Amino acid sequence: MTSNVPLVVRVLASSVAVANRAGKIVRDVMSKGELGIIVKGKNDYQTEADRSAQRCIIASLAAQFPKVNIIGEEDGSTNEGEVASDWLITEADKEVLSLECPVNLQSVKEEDIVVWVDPLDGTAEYTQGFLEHVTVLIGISVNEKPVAGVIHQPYYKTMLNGEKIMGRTIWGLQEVGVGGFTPAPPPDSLIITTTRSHSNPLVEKALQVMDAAEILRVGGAGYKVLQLLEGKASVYVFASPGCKKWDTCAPEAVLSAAGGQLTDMLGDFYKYGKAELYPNKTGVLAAVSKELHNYALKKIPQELKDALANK
Ligand SMILES: Nc1ncnc2c1ncn2[C@@H]1O[C@H](COP(=O)(O)O)[C@@H](O)[C@H]1OP(=O)(O)O
Ligand SMILES: [Mg+2]
Ligand SMILES: [Mg+2]
Ligand SMILES: [Mg+2]
Repeated sequence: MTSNVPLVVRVLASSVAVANRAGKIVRDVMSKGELGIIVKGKNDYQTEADRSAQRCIIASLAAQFPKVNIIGEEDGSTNEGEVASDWLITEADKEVLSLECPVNLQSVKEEDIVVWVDPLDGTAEYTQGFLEHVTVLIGISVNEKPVAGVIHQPYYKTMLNGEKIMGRTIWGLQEVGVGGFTPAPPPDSLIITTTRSHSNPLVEKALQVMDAAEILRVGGAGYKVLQLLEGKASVYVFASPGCKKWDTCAPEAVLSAAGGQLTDMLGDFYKYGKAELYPNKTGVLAAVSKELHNYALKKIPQELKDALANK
């Protein structure tokens, strides 16, 4: 009986199932070829895939958890009107449902939860054909902290018995750990992952002072955190405003469940309560361990931190 399963675990299990469906929507829009691009701002786009995936996620979660606060990246009109029945997901992931809920989350109520939804992270890369960078992000926060999250990669390919399977879904739950992939230790040398589509002089200055062996420029907050978890990069550095709460909630939840840390460039945690402002004004600094995070934070000069804090 799923009703005996604590709420946070049920929301996470449903989020895994709904992220899979949203990932299929993202692939279907691309194969149809009609992206319906809307320009929201400078280097800021929305496509039919962003809109449709968000409708699917919000409608499905709201139907099952009516009192949970759900905040999505795309604006209100995207969420109005009827939703096709094959977008209304009622299933929940069985493996996640069987997880042991941490004691401090066992009596959480719907009103205490804020879910941050990024239906398609890496939209710029999606429109430019860097499909591996694209993720669907569902972050679950309680008392302003990300406690669980899903990072779904619609274009990740695996072969099973000679058959190609598209998509994989990575989840994390505080004190329990992560699933859906195999974590790997960080590389031996300092490899930084950063933006490929939202750089500026401050972003470049921060990269310079890090003095890294290699810099990977890829799209999306979700994909960069996956690179940390899979040992492809050591630190994620983005010394600029631009990311918002839905970009970092799920990645932070998954990363911290794996023992890592995601903060702003000053080393402070973002808060994910329902009244928080959306922008992450002071950038993103993340690493797969607290030691690496601290090492990177110490390399950032005070004047750069001040420049971001005073923006
Ligand atoms: N200047 C910006 N304007 C709009 N979105 C941004 C900006 N900078 C970052 N983002 C969001 O944060 C994600 C990570 O940033 P980056 O890829 O540059 O490292 C982007 O994919 C984008 O999310 P989204 O694609 O969901 O709109
Ligand atoms: Mg966007
Ligand atoms: Mg995003
Ligand atoms: Mg997005």
